[in-house]
Amino acid sequence: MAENRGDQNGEFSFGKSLSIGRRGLAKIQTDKKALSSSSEEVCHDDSGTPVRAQTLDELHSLQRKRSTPSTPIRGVPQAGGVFATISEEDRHKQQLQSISASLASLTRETGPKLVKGDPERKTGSEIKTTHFSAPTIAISDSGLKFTHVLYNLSPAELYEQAIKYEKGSFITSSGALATLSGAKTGRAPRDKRVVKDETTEDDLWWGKGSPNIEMDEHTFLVNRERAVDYLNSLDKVFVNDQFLNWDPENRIKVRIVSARAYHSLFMHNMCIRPTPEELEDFGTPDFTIYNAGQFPCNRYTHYMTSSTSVDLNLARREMVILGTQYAGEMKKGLFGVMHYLMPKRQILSLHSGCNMGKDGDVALFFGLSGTGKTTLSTDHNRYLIGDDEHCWGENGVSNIEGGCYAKCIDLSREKEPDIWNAIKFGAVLENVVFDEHTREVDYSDKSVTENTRAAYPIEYIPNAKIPCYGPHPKNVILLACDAFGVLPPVSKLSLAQTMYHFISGYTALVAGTEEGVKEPRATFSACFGAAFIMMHPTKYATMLAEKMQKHGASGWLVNTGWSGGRYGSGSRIKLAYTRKIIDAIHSGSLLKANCTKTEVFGLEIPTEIEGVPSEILDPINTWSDKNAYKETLLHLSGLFKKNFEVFLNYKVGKDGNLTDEIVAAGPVF
Ligand SMILES: Nc1ncnc2c1ncn2[C@@H]1O[C@H](COP(=O)(O)OP(=O)(O)OP(=O)(O)O)[C@@H](O)[C@H]1O
Ligand SMILES: O=C([O-])CC(=O)C(=O)O
Ligand SMILES: [Ca+2]
Ligand SMILES: [Mn+2]
Repeated sequence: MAENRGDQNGEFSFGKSLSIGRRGLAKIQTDKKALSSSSEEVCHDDSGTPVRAQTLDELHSLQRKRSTPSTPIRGVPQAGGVFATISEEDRHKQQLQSISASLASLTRETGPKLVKGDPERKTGSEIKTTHFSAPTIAISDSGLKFTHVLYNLSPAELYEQAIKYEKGSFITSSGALATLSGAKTGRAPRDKRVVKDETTEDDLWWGKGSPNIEMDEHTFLVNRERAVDYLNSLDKVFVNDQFLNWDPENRIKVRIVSARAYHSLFMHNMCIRPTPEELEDFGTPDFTIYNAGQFPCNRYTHYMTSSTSVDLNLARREMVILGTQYAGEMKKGLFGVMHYLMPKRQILSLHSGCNMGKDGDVALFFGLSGTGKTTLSTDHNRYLIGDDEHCWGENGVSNIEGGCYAKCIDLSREKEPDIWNAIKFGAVLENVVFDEHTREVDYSDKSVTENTRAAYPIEYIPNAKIPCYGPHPKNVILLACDAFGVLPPVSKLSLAQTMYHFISGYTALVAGTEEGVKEPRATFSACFGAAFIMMHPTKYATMLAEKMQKHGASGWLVNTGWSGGRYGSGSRIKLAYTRKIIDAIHSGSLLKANCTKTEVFGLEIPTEIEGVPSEILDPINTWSDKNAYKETLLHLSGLFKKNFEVFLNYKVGKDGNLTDEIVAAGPVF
């Protein structure tokens, strides 16, 4: 505007009487007469058109303009719109009605009245109050109060909510929103409960080794009531209506009701974001999460062993979260749901990253947490389909999610530029430490937790493949971070070996931040995701074997962990080398490479890979103490063998024809 424009020297001037520049500060006139006479006679520098507003409120309301949808929304009467069926107001009503039904108590029918919009902004149309729950006698005060629904807010709006109302929310120097997830900085698998009823009793995997700890329907409803009451007691709740799965035929509609802008923005990033038109047609969700994470469960409730409870009810299509604010519970909770729904449709759900080369060659990256799914699927030379959760069906692979969830500990711009650059406005940064003044994040700081994370929409990665699906995979890469340092950096697997390692689901990390812990801890997690699978591992393994066979996919085992000795004496294999190995898998050159076979595990290891020192390819070369190597190798293979015992009696493959081969593909010693 006129008062503020730069002058020819690139300096700013504040009107004629107050200009700063080489002329120096002008005197401020206080003489009333002089002022009044000048206002009559002198033409001030106000050549710009005056502000249209009459009041400050009006001025502020001008600042925010209503965005128009990219295509006309059906139902909004257009000029001559024959298709206009319902008014916008009716549409809002229907939406509120649906959310009101979600938040209804199942035992009494007096919930709070639901209103749309921020309680702080009680202006104009937002005052409209419509109460939709069934008309019964109000028996509690909650029936007299209003709860505002903040429905599918944009990242900018969610930033404002977070910064205004949530302690520990800050904008970092790159524009990402830093948040704290509270006392829990990781998932709590021991607090997961699944309702056992007639259907799930037979369908799901129960008992030893299973992640599904049972609860009954009644206890679920007790926890549901607790969560819903908590949410209804608040002034406002966030509601996200979004999708899972980029395969249009198998898309699932999810609703997330939560109390924190952090949770809403996290899910905005992680689930698939509907267009305004899709949102208009959203209707009833297929699955609903009630996230009352700030509020604990009642430990005297049956089945509860702590004040945290994450409860899944497949029949009701609902999940309740109490006593943990870690947002990953929502992400992985929905993944569990997909692990139930998709195999029922003959679609395999996978805890894997996925990318595609320029020629359409697709690779899957399986692995437990922290083994490199996100890091290695985010590859500047390939299209990213997704970093963590996929479906493999009749037509190929599809990403379940709309965003990525990267580990940030020791993140560097040089080694992981695409992830680094994705941590910008809109991204959620969990539990990181930053400079109080500059707001630069220190990614090496583990003060809050070792599990620092960034959640960002997939389109923040420049070469994301959108829509996120692709053809059948050519390579299936199993990642293990072997802190024992005895698995080769890469080995080519037979189908039986692929199945053996897939069912085993091995990794060994070093216990995080505890001081003095030098011993790698082996983890076996069936299908590289035992915490999320709902049915017996052999169900998923059989499907994987069939699909790999049918589409001629090759299996690989890649150790992204230690080399040159176990944790303490060796070091983690350089990411640059792992990337070269992965390049050679993608290009097909590794398939043709000369190989030797290792002792005990019987793994085929290449003798040469471009860009990787040959001596590291066989781990025995990198250990100075060969006896220690053999000892460690035998120790690890013993752990594999022991872990596999529980699977010996299960049948894998058509008529169980693969079982013997798979068992034989394990370590021999
Ligand atoms: N050689 C290597 N290969 C892969 N990752 C490595 C390597 N060396 C170090 N890393 C680090 O290991 C971490 C791998 O984490 P990543 O986010 O990829 O895990 P993830 O498999 O996606 O796990 P989650 O399922 O928990 O998201 C990153 O922090 C990465 O920088
Ligand atoms: O779920 C989480 O918290 C992180 C993750 O991706 C995993 O553990 O596989
Ligand atoms: Ca990840
Ligand atoms: Mn994961």
